[in-house]
Amino acid sequence: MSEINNQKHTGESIRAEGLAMTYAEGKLRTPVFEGLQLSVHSGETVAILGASGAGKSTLLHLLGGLDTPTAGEVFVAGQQMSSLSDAARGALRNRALGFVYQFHHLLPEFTALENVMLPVLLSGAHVADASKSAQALLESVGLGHRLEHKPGELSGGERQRAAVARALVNRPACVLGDEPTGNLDEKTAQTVFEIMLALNREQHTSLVLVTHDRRLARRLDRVLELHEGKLRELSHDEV
Ligand SMILES: Nc1ncnc2c1ncn2[C@@H]1O[C@H](COP(=O)(O)OP(=O)(O)OP(=O)(O)O)[C@@H](O)[C@H]1O
Repeated sequence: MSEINNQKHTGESIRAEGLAMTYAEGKLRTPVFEGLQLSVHSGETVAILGASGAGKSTLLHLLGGLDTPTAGEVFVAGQQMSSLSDAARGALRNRALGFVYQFHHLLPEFTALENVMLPVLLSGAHVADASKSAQALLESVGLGHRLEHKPGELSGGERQRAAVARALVNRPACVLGDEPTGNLDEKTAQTVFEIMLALNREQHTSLVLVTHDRRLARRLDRVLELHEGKLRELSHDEV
């Protein structure tokens, strides 16, 4: 952890510089984008739009340190991802980032409470403290009465709300969302989206949200569009 603590925090939750990605498998090369610049400030919310296959998920994976760029650098809470060991990068991801996907990815054998406790336990907290934080977060997403339910015993919207609680329980610098409401009916999607926005505001957490939903995108501070390998800022009127 000292590797992490010795670095200075810049006030940006995420920054990407000259980011490029080309998938290469055997002789097959798939260039997705190059030269991307992105800076997300603390508490800022950013939507990423783009056609299917434009590279939105790829970009999110790189920002989250889940994949390595072909070129360029990603900084999370001021830390240069590529300069960290695998263990330090994992610790930084757990502490500084929260992930919410289209499908909840909750562990099926664990209760909602246990699922949300896991990131806190991984950060080295005691069980009692992890339980307290997880319970508070689950209450704030309206699941205080579902703590002991396993994912299979929750509705789709409840599962996504538990996933949102899990993403925010360590008070990360930034939440990365890949179509987190894409699998829900419109009303439930709206509820989950409002909860995410409210929690982000309350915790002053940044949000980078990949979405196809222009109406949701318009609600965020900035809207970027990934098109033909470049990231372009759209005005809210254009969205
Ligand atoms: N592991 C991989 N190997 C090779 N090519 C890949 C790989 N993953 C993604 N691609 C290609 O990279 C491009 C970008 O994919 P990505 O999943 O990032 O797009 P996306 O904008 O998120 O699309 P969607 O909106 O459909 O989810 C696509 O053309 C895809 O086929």
